[in-house]
Amino acid sequence: MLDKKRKIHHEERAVLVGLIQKDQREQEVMEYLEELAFLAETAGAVAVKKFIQKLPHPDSRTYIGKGKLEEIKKYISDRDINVLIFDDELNGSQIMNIEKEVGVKTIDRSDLILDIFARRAKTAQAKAQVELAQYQYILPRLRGMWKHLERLGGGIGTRGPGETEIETDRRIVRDKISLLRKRLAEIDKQSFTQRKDRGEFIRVSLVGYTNVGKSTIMNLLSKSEVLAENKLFATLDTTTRKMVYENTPFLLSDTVGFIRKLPHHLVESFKSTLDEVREADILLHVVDISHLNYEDQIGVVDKTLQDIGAFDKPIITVFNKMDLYIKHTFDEWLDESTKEQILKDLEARWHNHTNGNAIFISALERTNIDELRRTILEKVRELYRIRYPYKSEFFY
Ligand SMILES: Nc1nc2c(ncn2[C@@H]2O[C@H](COP(=O)(O)OP(=O)(O)OP(=O)(O)O)[C@@H](O)[C@H]2O)c(=O)[nH]1
Ligand SMILES: [Mg+2]
Repeated sequence: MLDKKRKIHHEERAVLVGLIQKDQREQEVMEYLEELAFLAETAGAVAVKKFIQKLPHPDSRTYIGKGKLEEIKKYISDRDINVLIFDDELNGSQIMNIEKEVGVKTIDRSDLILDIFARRAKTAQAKAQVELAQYQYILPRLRGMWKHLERLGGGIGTRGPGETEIETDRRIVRDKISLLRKRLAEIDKQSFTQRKDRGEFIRVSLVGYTNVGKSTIMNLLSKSEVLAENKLFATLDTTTRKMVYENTPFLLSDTVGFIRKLPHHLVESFKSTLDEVREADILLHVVDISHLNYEDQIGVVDKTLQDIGAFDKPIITVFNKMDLYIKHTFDEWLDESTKEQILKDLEARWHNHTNGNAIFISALERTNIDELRRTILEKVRELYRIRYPYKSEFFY
């Protein structure tokens, strides 16, 4: 299919490009590019250089300005670079114009995320969801891609596609989209029935930015073996386990991580995966407190929860990776009482911010896990009491 060339291949050397637009700080864009580098790495590429340009608005033809594009072209010309990755979504003609100018495969952040999701999708549902998002992404870009192919094969005897060919392709893609939608609706029906069968149990979902430690916590709490690794989007499918704490049963789910600038087609096609979050009774919002931008990440997660209509639930914020945070923050020479004070201030600030629903743990070193268990149990029992006031003796 047309999107074959839009993949990252192993060990490809990538140049990253970001734009500082009006109202943006350079620091902020640098951080986005750091994350883009991590995404590229997760897809198997190596980011060798970052380019940044300040422009009030993206250039409609080439996204970045002519001069910057020249600079990139010059950099690439005497090096072995295979791909240019832009931090923002490009349209079909921008991709085409840039590739024509620079002569190197050009993709954007959405491409990259879709590529990672496609590799990681294991179940039929995840695969269909990713494929749907890919086709939706391609549809408005078909013309540009055709033009591109035309140029690549532009020898004698090859004629560019006429409107009919583009139309045919559009129809094929549209048919694929409606087929995938139908398939997903079928799967959805099944999983809805499965979820209904779970009865009256209170449902707890682990949510959070990607790579914060959700699956690690899931494994720790439920003794299951969900894949946890230092890559973005290790988890694409939800896993649910029945738990019993001190005779109180509940369901615990691990879910797909969020990220900033998630392609909206992807969010849309993953809606049913996100149903797990939407139908949960309690959310455990896991935060990687060792991450430089953890506060921004909290903002992205809150916004995503609002977008999918899941922000009105009881939320326990779990600040994870305290071990790393301490390692990064504390100098050797710092005395114990100062360290304690810094930690106390941090905890007080977040307790304040979350109405006392904050907890600080290290899943790796298993610190404060008992408190986490206790907090979950309390919240679960509280909800049982509210929901089934006459049956509460069954639950504790
Ligand atoms: N230092 C430290 N590392 C941790 C801790 N918890 C998890 N990690 C590491 O963080 C990485 C990501 O963990 P995961 O559990 O896969 O994170 P996730 O939130 O499920 O990520 P996605 O499924 O990709 O969204 C892994 O390398 C874990 O070993 C912790 O408390 N301290
Ligand atoms: Mg995970």
